[in-house]
Amino acid sequence: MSAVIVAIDGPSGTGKSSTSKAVASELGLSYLDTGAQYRAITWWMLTNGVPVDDASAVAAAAARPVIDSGTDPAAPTIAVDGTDASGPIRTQEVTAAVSQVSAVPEVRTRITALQRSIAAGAAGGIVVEGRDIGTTVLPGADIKIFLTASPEARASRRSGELKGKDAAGLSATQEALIKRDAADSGRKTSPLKKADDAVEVDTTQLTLEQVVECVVTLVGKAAAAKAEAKAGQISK
Ligand SMILES: Nc1ncnc2c1ncn2[C@@H]1O[C@H](COP(=O)(O)OP(=O)(O)O)[C@@H](O)[C@H]1O
Ligand SMILES: Nc1ccn([C@@H]2O[C@H](COP(=O)(O)OP(=O)(O)O)[C@@H](O)[C@H]2O)c(=O)n1
Repeated sequence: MSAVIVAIDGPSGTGKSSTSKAVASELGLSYLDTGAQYRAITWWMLTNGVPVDDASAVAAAAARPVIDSGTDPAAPTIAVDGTDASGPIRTQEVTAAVSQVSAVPEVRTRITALQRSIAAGAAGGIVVEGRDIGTTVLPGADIKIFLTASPEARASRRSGELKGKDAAGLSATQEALIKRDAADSGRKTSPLKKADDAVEVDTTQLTLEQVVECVVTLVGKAAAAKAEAKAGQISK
C-alpha cells in the first residue's frame, strides 16, 4: 500500500475509531484519533481550573498544554504534559465539556496545526479520524469517508460500551449524543460536515466487519489511482 492519507469523519458512535484502527492495522498505516486530542486539551483545562464556559479564558490557555499522540493503530496513546491521559479523557465530565472547548478558534488552530504535522510526518500513510478532517485539516486527503448511522443505533452502541454501567440510561445517552452533534455541527469554526467529495457510508445496518471491508476497498482503490497517476507522471 502506498502512502495514502485517509480522512474519516462523522458524528459520535458511527464507528470512526473502531473502523479507522482496524483499517490502519490491516493496511499498515498510522492512525490518529483527533477527538482524543480535543478531549486531552479539555481535560487539561478542567484540571487546571480554566472555566470551560469562558471562551476567552480557554483561548488564552490554548497554547499551554503539551499534547502528544502515539499513532500505532494497535496501541494508540495520548499524553498531556508527559502524563498518560487515555483514561481521564473518557470521563463524562470531559465528554460534557469537549464541544465547548473545541469550538474555540484558538484551540482549533493549535490542534489543527498539530494534526497536519503528524500527518505530514507519517511517511507510510495515515488514517485520520474526526469531524473536520476532510473539510479543513486535510482537504487534499487521497480518500475521504463520512460515516453515518441512525441516532438509535449510535446511542445503543455507546450505551453497550458502558456494559450495564450506563447509569444515565439509553434515552439520556441518546439525548446527550444528539446535543453534542448539534454543538459540533453548529459551531462557526470548522463544524462537523461531510466534505463535498467524501464517500458517505451509512453503518446503521452494517456490522463493524462489513464497514471495515467497505473502507479497505475504498482505500485500496484510492491507493491504486494514486499510484497510477504517479506512474503516468514519471513516464511523461
Ligand atoms: N457497524 C457497527 N455495528 C455495531 N457496533 C459498532 C459498529 N461500529 C462500531 N461499533 C461499536 O460502537 C461503539 C462506538 O464505536 P466508535 O468506533 O467508538 O465510534 P466513534 O469513533 O464514531 O464515536 C464501539 O463500541 C464499537 O465497537
Ligand atoms: N476533528 C475533531 C474531532 C473531535 N472534535 C471534538 O471532540 C469531541 C470528542 O470527539 P470524539 O471523536 O472523541 O467523540 P466520540 O464520538 O468518540 O465520543 C467531539 O464531540 C468534538 O467536539 C472536533 O471538534 N474535531
